[in-house]
Amino acid sequence: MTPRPRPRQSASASPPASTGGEGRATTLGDLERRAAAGRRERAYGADALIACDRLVRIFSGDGVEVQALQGLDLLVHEGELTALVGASGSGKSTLLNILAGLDTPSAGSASVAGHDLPAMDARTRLHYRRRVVGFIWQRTARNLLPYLTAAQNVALPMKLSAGGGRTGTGGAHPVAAGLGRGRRRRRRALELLDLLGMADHAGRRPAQLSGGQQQRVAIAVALANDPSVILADEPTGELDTATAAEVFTALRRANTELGTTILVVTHDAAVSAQVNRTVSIRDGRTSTETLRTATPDAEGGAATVGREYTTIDRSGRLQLPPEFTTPLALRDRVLLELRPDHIQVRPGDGTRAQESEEPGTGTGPGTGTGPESGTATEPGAWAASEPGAGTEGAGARETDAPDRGEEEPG
Ligand SMILES: Nc1ncnc2c1ncn2[C@@H]1O[C@H](COP(=O)(O)OP(=O)(O)OP(=O)(O)O)[C@@H](O)[C@H]1O
Repeated sequence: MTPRPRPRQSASASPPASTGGEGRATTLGDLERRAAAGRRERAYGADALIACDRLVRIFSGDGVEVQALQGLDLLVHEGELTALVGASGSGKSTLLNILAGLDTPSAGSASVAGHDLPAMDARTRLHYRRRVVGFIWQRTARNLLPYLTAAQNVALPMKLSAGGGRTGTGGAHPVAAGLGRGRRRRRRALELLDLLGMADHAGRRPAQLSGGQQQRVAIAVALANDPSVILADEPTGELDTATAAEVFTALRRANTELGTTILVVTHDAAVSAQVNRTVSIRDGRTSTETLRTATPDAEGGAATVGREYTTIDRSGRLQLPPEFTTPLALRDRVLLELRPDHIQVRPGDGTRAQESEEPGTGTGPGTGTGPESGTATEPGAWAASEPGAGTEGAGARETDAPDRGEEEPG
């Protein structure tokens, strides 16, 4: 999603030519503000390495249609290590396959390191898969060729793409520059295996390695061409807890020491707890994000504090978690109230609906919203109202909803 150059607007070309709804002439300042807002809109994700904008993937066959991704938005910035979690069937692998260039979206846009994925032709796609992304699958056997040694497996992607990566050193990784091609490849393979604690096993074939060791070699394979991004689909899914921790440590080392951006799908809570950012997918959309930061503790050490946020998508929708909606019987219609610093969501029917009709709460923002599912709110109905209007009326009552997520977006 590279921003296109836009023509500059000259002052002399923008006379106050029309009037607004209040009869006021449209000024140059108005036009410039509108243009700036338009530019901000177009620039969504421009500074992100991975940008998914309203991504849709529909599978159809045998008269059945499955909407695996339903307008998913996701931004990942360079250098991030992000975990992707979600229930089975929520769309995680579908997303990863699109980002890996193995599948194409039905609608929406996706870009990785400046590559517009839906627009790639076969040739660009091959280049993209060899040089821009590295992939690690859950099944260890799928990552490595059984008849090659660990070092040969790592050297193979360099050979296939004629060596090198995104570093622009004439095809050679800078560390290995100056050697013959074959030696350069072998040297880089050994360096990567060393980084991942596998140098002693460079000469072994996959069958002579444990599952965890195979996955560490797979990480080296994925890193071989110095990709912009590594995509890992449950790389620890087949491993016991201790081995999974070792593999994840290796993945983290690739992130911290090489700066590689990593997006990893996992069901393993221990894995997702070790990353700074965990994005949760529900029903084909991003639903919540947990951000973890290190803060000093009382003993002078550092404690990791995590906070879960509900995400608002590009259309203004957010998903309310069932643990909030069920106890409050929030369904079909809810009432939104805009407060100076938060939005209140209340049941829209029965007794609670009558409470909301008390003076000052029956008008203004939120009273007319009507989400279809009861699990998403569409604030567009009140977005044009003045902030705070109708929010401080007498009798507006606090709900007993936990103070989380939907009232404190990121
Ligand atoms: N090729 C396909 N044809 C038809 N439906 C598909 C196809 N691939 C995925 N789906 C459906 O799309 C939805 C999302 O699948 P996906 O594999 O992305 O989920 P997931 O979150 O990765 O699940 P899991 O954690 O079990 O791997 C599911 O309902 C799945 O059945």
